[in-house]
Amino acid sequence: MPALYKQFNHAQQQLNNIEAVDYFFAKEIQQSLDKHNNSDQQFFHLLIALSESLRAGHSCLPLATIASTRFGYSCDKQGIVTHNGFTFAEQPQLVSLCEQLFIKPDDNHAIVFYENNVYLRRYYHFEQELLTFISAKSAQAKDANVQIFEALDIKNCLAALFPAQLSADDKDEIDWQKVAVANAINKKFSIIAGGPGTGKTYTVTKLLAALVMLNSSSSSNKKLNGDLKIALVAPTGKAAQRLSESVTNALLGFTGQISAAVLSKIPQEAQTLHRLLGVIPNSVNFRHHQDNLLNIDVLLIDEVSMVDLALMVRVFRALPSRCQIILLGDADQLPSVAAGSVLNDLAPKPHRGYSPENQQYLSQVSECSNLPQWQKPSKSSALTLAADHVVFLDKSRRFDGEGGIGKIASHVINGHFSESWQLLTEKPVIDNNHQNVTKSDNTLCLLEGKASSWLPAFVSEYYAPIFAQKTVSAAFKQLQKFRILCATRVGEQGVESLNEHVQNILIKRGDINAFETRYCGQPIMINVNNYSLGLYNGDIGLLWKNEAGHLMAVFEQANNEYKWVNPARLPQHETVYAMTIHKTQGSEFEHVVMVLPEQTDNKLLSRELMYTAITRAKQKLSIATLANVWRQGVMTKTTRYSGVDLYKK
Ligand SMILES: Nc1ncnc2c1ncn2[C@@H]1O[C@H](COP(=O)(O)OP(=O)(O)OP(=O)(O)O)[C@@H](O)[C@H]1O
Repeated sequence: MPALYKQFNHAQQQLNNIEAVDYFFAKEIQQSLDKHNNSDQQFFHLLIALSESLRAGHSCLPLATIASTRFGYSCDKQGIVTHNGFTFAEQPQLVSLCEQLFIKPDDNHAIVFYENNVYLRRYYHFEQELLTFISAKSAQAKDANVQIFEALDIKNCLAALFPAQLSADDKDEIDWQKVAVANAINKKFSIIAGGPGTGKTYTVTKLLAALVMLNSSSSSNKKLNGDLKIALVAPTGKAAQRLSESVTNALLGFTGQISAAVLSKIPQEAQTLHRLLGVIPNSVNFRHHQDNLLNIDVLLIDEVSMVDLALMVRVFRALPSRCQIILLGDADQLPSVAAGSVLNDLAPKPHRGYSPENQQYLSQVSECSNLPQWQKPSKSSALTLAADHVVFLDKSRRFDGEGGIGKIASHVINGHFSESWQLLTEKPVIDNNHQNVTKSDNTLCLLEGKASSWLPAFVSEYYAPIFAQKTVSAAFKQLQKFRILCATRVGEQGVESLNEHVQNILIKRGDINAFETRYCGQPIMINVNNYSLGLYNGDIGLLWKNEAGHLMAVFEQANNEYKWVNPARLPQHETVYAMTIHKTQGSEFEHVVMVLPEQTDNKLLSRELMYTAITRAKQKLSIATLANVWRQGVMTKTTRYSGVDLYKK
């Protein structure tokens, strides 16, 4: 141990913002590797940096990101140094130190050094399992014995599901939804990625219809015995509920176009990943794993950006080899809360094109020509062929191309500060009659000034009517119309302060009583998983009176059913007029108010955070922010380090 850091407070004096957990992690690991005589200061600081990066959601620490950097250095506003920090050696020195001290992948130590990345062993293994799985699936796609259906059957099926475009304008455009179905249909593993409203659910419902049709078509010699067992899942209860609704809507839309017999075989009810795998109370393990496989033929996982590395590997372990896996998601959204960035890793942008074999297959069955071809076919390997498994959808069907929400989302995620700020601050224009003041786009609005100047109007329009509803279903409908989304929990612009503010306005209006901590119509959010009650972190409910007049906590379930729970039994929860953007993934509201902090040095602020909040809004988006904070957010890109680099291998 360096004399400097005999105790945590010594480290605090030297390193800005060091957390106790990082210091003790480094100390523990260093002691466990003591036989290597690791009193090296570079080594100790590397362990602190590794712990910090795991907490930030990276699955590893690439040496390139810390070599020659000054770690934990800071100075105050006058430029006086407050923390000297620690300077890491140059990369070649760090590499040779790690090679000497750190442990090869097949040793049994807590830390692994592999391909210039430092890992905690469990994440190294998760990554390797993920890569092995993808390699095996990519190899399967090339194996004629594993290929699922005959090309001619697929072509006929696609022709039935995607009737020819009549419009001359569209003739030369690639129908990526059709390509996505064509691509996924003959593979055991595929990804359909795209922003909100690009038709992922619409497309995947056609894909499921195609699978059902092909599986029951008499000419297919690769069909399964009996009906396909299809499972629809999402990472959270809310996302599962939305997936169920979207699939149900898509099926309704296909009535008349696709036979009722086929549509009836597509399930409409989605479940959470945890429920699919079978939670064991008080255990990190699931009932389904490599020795107790799931009995399913097709697994569709929606909102994959929210799934962390460990959970994704656990899902893959529990799948029988016959199972076809389809992942849906938007890689531009915030990555998972726990470590990993699976969707971003497996579907990196831009797409590098398809292998010649896949391109030929896709052109043949989808009749779409000019599909992009893999640029370096000579270097192709099982992993580089992973690009064959990915299709990006980028045409939004929900926001028309000219709409403000779609435009600002695109500017923000692409780091365009001026364009996005201009859209947001666009001044109203006087129309031709010089009478009406209009804005060319009224879906976007900048909220200026303190919350006290704009919040009361929103509370009157959206939250107060909850208390006037006659039924719990009407109250849920009202609640779903609007939400305040904050970047932070604390501070004036945080969730806690805004929730209090809304309640004070409701008290002032006479909608609720100042002395009641629980009241009918109160929206609540669960903050922990409670498996016995079937309530999960992020689930949103309402307090409402049952027929006997008792106040209960009510949660929406599938098929318009409700779960009624005695409030005394509720796990940890909070009032939810305002919620963090992180917790809102997988949900949508007609009108969203996004509230950003007033300080630019907030570590949470990033374009992915803002994009996630923006894309929760279906019809209207109001934003409370300052220009310098907006600029800081748009210019900050979230990067998750991982060792999965499909195009490098
Ligand atoms: N090719 C199409 N033709 C007509 N309507 C379409 C088409 N594709 C999608 N839509 C419609 O666009 C809307 C959005 O589609 P969908 O819900 O599938 O998008 P999504 O990408 O799953 O959205 P989200 O990410 O928000 O879940 C739906 O109303 C859907 O019916």
